[in-house]
Formats: sequence, structure tokens, C-alpha cells
Amino acid sequence: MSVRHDLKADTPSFGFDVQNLSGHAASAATDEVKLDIRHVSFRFGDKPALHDISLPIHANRVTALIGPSGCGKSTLLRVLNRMQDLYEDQHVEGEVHLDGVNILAPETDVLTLRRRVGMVTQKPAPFPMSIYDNVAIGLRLNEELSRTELDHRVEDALRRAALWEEVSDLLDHDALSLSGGQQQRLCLARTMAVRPEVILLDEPCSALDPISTAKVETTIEELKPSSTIVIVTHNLQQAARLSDYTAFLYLGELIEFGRTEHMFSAPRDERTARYITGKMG
Ligand SMILES: Nc1ncnc2c1ncn2[C@@H]1O[C@H](COP(=O)(O)OP(=O)(O)OP(=O)(O)O)[C@@H](O)[C@H]1O
Repeated sequence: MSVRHDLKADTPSFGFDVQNLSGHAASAATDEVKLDIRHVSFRFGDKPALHDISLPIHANRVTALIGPSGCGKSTLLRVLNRMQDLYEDQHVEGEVHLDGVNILAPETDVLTLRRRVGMVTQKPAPFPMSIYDNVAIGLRLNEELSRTELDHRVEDALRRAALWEEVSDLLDHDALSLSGGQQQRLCLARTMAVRPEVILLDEPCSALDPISTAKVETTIEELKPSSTIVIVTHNLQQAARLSDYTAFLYLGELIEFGRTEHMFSAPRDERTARYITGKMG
């Protein structure tokens, strides 16, 4: 199915001010494409989950994937660092070009890919080791750092994930002793520590209180000059606040993609309008 560009919808009411969206780049025309998703379809066994999805992910911008539960947001995100390789019954078709090279090609080195494209999954899964080691592990594998440099990078990642103040005296404690929200921020710190070119975030604030959410959103803004970010969120205000581009998925199809301020102020497809005004859930 093709993405709708033609339908004129009445400007809907969102309960927040779409005129005051911040952090958006001036012109889409100048935005370089980091990841080019081309005709991607996906199935779990015989069950289709994504149908012929094509969209660009622009470099140094935040792209939000939104849509009702089960529409395929997490599945699309997982394709971008080939998580499906871990499961025999998960099948993908199409191409995803990272800086012009198809990462779904069989010859792709998946470990290298996952260093370049880091992911924070929906359910936090810290490693059964200390808080410090959870953040340091990727750095130790990928870079030769002195102990002082390592300490600095671990602290920096924990600060950016809004966790440092809670764990600075507990760095040698078991990561699994942290609360769900703390584990979520630890996994964010672990991914950010290695400074991937692309960061995939699957509902990174779902277990966070408003203050931690605000700090994580500030961090995402700060990451933009060095990283390209794709975020799955059910929080439409967060999508509107944070993202430069938004993709609306419905029943495994891409219904609409465009600049966030355009999509939230003048959605082209009636289904997008219904979703973002809370009439479809
Ligand atoms: N491991 C799996 N095996 C079979 N079907 C799956 C599996 N994971 C997801 N699905 C199905 O694929 C479809 C897309 O799921 P996905 O998790 O990508 O949706 P989502 O939009 O991220 O949902 P949510 O917002 O609830 O997290 C759904 O119909 C879901 O039931």
C-alpha cells in the first residue's frame, strides 16, 4: 500500500500546542539520509507483521515511530539492527541501507552493525554483573581505554541516562538489584556509552517518572549532533516534543511519514488524524 499524501484532514485538536514544538531542523531538503528502509516486509512464521515499508531515517535527527499497539513499531526497529537473526522463524524481505550499504545482505558483519546501530529494548535486560560493568562492557570490548578514561566514560553515560546521582555510590552493586526504571536507564547508559552512530530506543521512558523522562529527553536532544535516533513511543506529546520526523504505522503498514510538525498539525491521512487525536487507540 502506498503512503497517503493527498487527503486533506481538518486540523485536529491535540491538547497541546503544536506551534511550540522545539528542536526541529529548518529544512528536510538538507537532511542527509542515514538509513534508507526500502520495501521491508516481515513475518513471524506465517504471520505477517510488516508490509512493504519504505521510509528514510535522516542523519542527526530524531524519528518517532508511532501507532496503536501491535502495529509493528518494535518489529521495524528490531530489523534495523537485525535482531531477527537470533530467531529461526522470523523472516524479513527488502533492503535497509546504512550509509548506502544494504545491512540486510547476508555478508553483513552483524557484530559490526550492532556497534554502529545500538538498541535499547522495550524490556530492560541488564547483564547479571555490576552496574559499572554493565556500562563498561562494551567500552572494554571496543576501545582501549585507561582506567581513568573508562571511569569517565561510565560516569558520563550514567549522567546522560539520568542515573548517576542514584547509583554513584553503588557502582559495584548487582545491576539486577535496581528498580525497573533504573534498569531501563542503565540499559540506555550501556548503549550510549559506546557512542553508536544510530541509536534505536523502544519506549525508553515507559517506566520513568516525569523528572527522569525530562532528563532522558534532554539527553536525546543532546545526542543529535553525533547520532541518529529512532524512537518508538506511545506518548504522542513526547513524539511531538522530541522528534523531527514521525512515521505512523497501522496494522503493519506505513500510513504516513513526514515532518513531525506537519503530521501533528495537518495529518494527510484520516487514520493518522484519528490516532493523534485519541479517537483510535
Ligand atoms: N515473537 C513474536 N511471535 C509472533 N508474533 C509476534 C512476535 N512479536 C510480535 N508479534 C506480532 O507482530 C505484530 C507487531 O508487533 P510489535 O511488537 O512490532 O508491535 P508494536 O507496534 O511495537 O506494539 P506495542 O506498541 O504493543 O509494543 C503484532 O501483531 C504482534 O502480536
